[in-house]
Amino acid sequence: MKLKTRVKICGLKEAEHIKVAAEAGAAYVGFNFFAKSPRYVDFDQARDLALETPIGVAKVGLTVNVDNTFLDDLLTKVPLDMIQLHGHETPERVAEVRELYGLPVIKAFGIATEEDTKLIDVFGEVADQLLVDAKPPKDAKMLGGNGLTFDWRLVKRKFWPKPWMLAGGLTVDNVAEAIQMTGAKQVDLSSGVESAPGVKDPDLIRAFIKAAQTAPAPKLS
Ligand SMILES: O=C(O)c1ccccc1N[C@@H]1O[C@H](COP(=O)(O)O)[C@@H](O)[C@H]1O
Repeated sequence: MKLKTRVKICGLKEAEHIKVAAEAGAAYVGFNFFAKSPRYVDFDQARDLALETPIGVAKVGLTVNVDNTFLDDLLTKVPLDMIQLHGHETPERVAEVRELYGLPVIKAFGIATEEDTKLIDVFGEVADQLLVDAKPPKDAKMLGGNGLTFDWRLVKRKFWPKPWMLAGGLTVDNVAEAIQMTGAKQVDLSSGVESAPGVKDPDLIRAFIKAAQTAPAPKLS
């Protein structure tokens, strides 16, 4: 039996959209704590959203290059299940965050070339999960959430030391092809289920989760 693809809907700001995502079968919801993002939520908003999240859906906090003071405050105020590090955090920093806070860490990194895929092994030693995203352009204001895809052939047939998620420009129209090409069992997105930056669309959330969960089995030859 083919297991359903696990979907993470990131950058949620409305309780209603969490309900939609959970009912449609999302495995994870993400709250974005990067202040320059249109998906940013403060700790009070995130706490309310976390308390509205059904049991069984993992609550992920997305952070970018934050220090321990920030994480101390965040994790005191918001009941999260996992931390997503989506900046230039080193392997040592990933290990430190795991150790200090006792929560599973998803380490995100951008991929544009074969060379970049070496990070799979580097972070695979220290993170609980890996998240592969498109490498942002040099002038990008954000290290993710840019709606950009990358060459999925780069992650086809890789050995994955830890569970991983495919991200970067996924939409209802391309997610089945992405899964077929890469064999991803988990997918993550933010902008692909929005009607405008930071504005989630419930119909797109439902349609994306359905498309991911009904994607044909991977063709990895
Ligand atoms: O979504 C954001 O605003 C964001 C900001 C800073 C770092 C990461 C961000 N989002 C993450 O980026 C990937 C891909 O997003 P998209 O689907 O291409 O929009 C995803 O992991 C988001 O969680």
